[in-house]
This record gives sequence, C-alpha cells and structure tokens, in this order.
Amino acid sequence: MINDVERILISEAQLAERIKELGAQITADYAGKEILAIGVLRGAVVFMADLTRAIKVPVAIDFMAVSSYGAGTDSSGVVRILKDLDENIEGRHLLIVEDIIDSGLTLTYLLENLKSRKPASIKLCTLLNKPERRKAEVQIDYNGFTVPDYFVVGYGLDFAEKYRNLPFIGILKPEVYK
Ligand SMILES: O=P(O)(O)OC[C@H]1O[C@H](OP(=O)(O)OP(=O)(O)O)[C@H](O)[C@@H]1O
Ligand code: HPA
Ligand SMILES: [Mg+2]
Repeated sequence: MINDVERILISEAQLAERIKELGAQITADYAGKEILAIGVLRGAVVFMADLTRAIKVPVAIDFMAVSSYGAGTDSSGVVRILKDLDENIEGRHLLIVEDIIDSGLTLTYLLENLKSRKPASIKLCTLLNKPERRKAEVQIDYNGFTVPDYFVVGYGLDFAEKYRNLPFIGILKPEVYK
C-alpha cells in the first residue's frame, strides 16, 4: 500500500496541528451554541473523528452518504444520496464536514438539499481544498489545507476504496491509476 505513494504531501503531525487550530477556531465561533456536525461518508470519517474531538462546545454527529466518483479519479457530476440523515435538522446549527472539495459538485448539491430543510445555520469545514478543479463555486468557512491538482489519498481519502487508512495525505504514483 505505502509503495503506491509517490510522496507525502501532508504529514501526520501537520494534520494534527492544523486540526487543533480548526477546532479552536470553531469552538470560538460557536460559543454558547450546539453544533450538529454532518460528516459526508465515507471520506470524511477520519477527519470527522479528529475534528469533533478538537471542538469544545457540544457536538452531535450525523452522517450522509453521497457518491459521485465511483472507482475513478473524475467526478461523474451525478450526485446520488446513498444514506440520508437520521436527525431532524430544522433550527439547528449544521457544520458540514468534508475531506475534500474538488469540483465542488458534491457540496453544491448537498448544500441545496440541506438548506431546504430549514436549519438555523450551515457552515462548511473541509480538510482539503483543490480549487484548480472547481466546476461549481462553493463557499468554504473552514479550510484545512489548499492542495495542488494531484489525486491525493490517505486520512479518509481513497482511490477505488483503498488507502483510506493511511495516517497522512499522500500523492499516488500515476501508474497506480493509469
Ligand atoms: O468536489 P467534488 O468533485 O464533488 O469531490 C469531493 C467529493 O468526492 C469524494 O467523495 P466520493 O464520491 O469519492 O465518496 P467517498 O467519500 O466514499 O470516497 C470526497 O470525499 C468528496 O465527498
Ligand atoms: O484527490 C482526491 N482524492 C480522493 N478522492 C477524491 N475525491 C475528489 N478528489 C479526490
Ligand atoms: Mg472517494
């Protein structure tokens, strides 16, 4: 598995450091409020687990599963809901937690969908932002790292369901996906 990685882009220590900062910022911004963190399955699971523990106001968690990538490295553009929320979100402060915003198509769809259910507020926290590939504009409230246009894996991010359990963000060798 590790042999498929060309190089480490963001180390375990850099991830931990940045997530501490994001947690502190979110804690300050939501003082006196309760958050409903919505993790986007499956990529956001690892980040969600670390981020929520870095937030010091009450956090409830829920998950939604959508898919647009299948087994490739390009978004199909067609977003499907595979699992909806369990919670009623009306009147609640939502914090959407994503691993990466790439084309922006997944989040654009998700934001519209969630807004129609009348939450009190919606903010977006993404670990990675890849602006070079954007097809739909997305407003990001909290961004961990801006990354160049490489297909990255690890820390929740997969290629064809592999590499999610790598503890760092790495760039895959091109021969792995070509
Ligand atoms: O901005 P976009 O181009 O829409 O890409 C970002 C989305 O794509 C990936 O999910 P994927 O559909 O691969 O599912 P996964 O989280 O289970 O890997 C990633 O986790 C984001 O949710
Ligand atoms: O660079 C990426 N890596 C893994 N999954 C992704 N989904 C969108 N972009 C990426
Ligand atoms: Mg994926």
